[in-house]
Amino acid sequence: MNSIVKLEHLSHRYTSSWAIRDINMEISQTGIVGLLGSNGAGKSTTMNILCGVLNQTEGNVFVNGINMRENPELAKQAIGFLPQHPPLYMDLTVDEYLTYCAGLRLMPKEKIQPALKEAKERCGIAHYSQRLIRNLSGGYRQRVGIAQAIIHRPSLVVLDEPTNGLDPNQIIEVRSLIKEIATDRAVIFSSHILSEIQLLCKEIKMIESGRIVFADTMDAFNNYVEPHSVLLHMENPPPVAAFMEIAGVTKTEFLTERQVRIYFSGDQDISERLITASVQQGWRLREISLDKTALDEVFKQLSNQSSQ
Ligand SMILES: Nc1ncnc2c1ncn2[C@@H]1O[C@H](COP(=O)(O)OP(=O)(O)OP(=O)(O)O)[C@@H](O)[C@H]1O
Repeated sequence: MNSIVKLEHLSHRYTSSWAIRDINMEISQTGIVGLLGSNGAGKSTTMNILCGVLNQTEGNVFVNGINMRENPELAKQAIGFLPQHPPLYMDLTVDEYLTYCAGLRLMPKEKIQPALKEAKERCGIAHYSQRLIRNLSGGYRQRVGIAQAIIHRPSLVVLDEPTNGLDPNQIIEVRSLIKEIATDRAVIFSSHILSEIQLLCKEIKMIESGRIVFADTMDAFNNYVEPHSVLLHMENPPPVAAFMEIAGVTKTEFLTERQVRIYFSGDQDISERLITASVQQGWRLREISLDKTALDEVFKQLSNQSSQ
């Protein structure tokens, strides 16, 4: 399958220190790919290089097989970009601004009007065509930002933290717009919020300290962070052997006399089986809770793995 975008050994150094090191990535399908990383991890640097607004120190970017450095004009025609700080002109109307952006994308004059109409309709801003951008709410400004990113019908759209600074309702609206525009193109979406990436993306690339520390499907990531242990507090705990007889239990660890951590593999019905056993065998269970791996812990584990 031909790749829509391919990053090869991408590294970038601002003055003395490296912001990203040896980033490799390939996207060949439509849908949303999440770029997850904490503040300063290297998301914006990667996206800016990918979109040709920053020149990498090392490595290559290919968009639809075109090398961004060798042929930036052609490569950029296939990319739409909404940077972290959307480049909106407050004193233009929505129509004026989007027409200007279409011109910047070197669209032929006769194609601009139909493209403008389509982008506005998809982004739900047609009724604000004549409104000055400064008079739009944050959510609508973001929609205009997304409209400028899709106006030239690119096969890849890159959105750098597009929900940052929006209120909860606006976040929901912008997320559903992003889902909609990803139905017929590839979208790279960055965020430092795991739940947002989990909600939207089918694939996840996790970046930490400038390096990709995890790259797989969302399902694989969820398996990784899903709880694999459960904490029990009992008045009358049985010996270890009794826990080990329960299907799925792989290890039992007494934390105190009455508190036990049970490790399990496979399905999530373990709680139900433990409760049933407790009732049948009189353990006098007081509390049961899934022992979720904290995201910080996951970041740490993954970062350590990648540096080994
Ligand atoms: N223009 C610059 N000059 C020097 N260092 C920079 C510059 N831009 C970014 N950096 C540094 O490069 C590293 C990566 O920054 P980058 O903005 O790519 O991260 P990020 O994941 O997008 O973070 P955020 O979500 O905070 O924007 C950080 O350590 C940052 O301080």
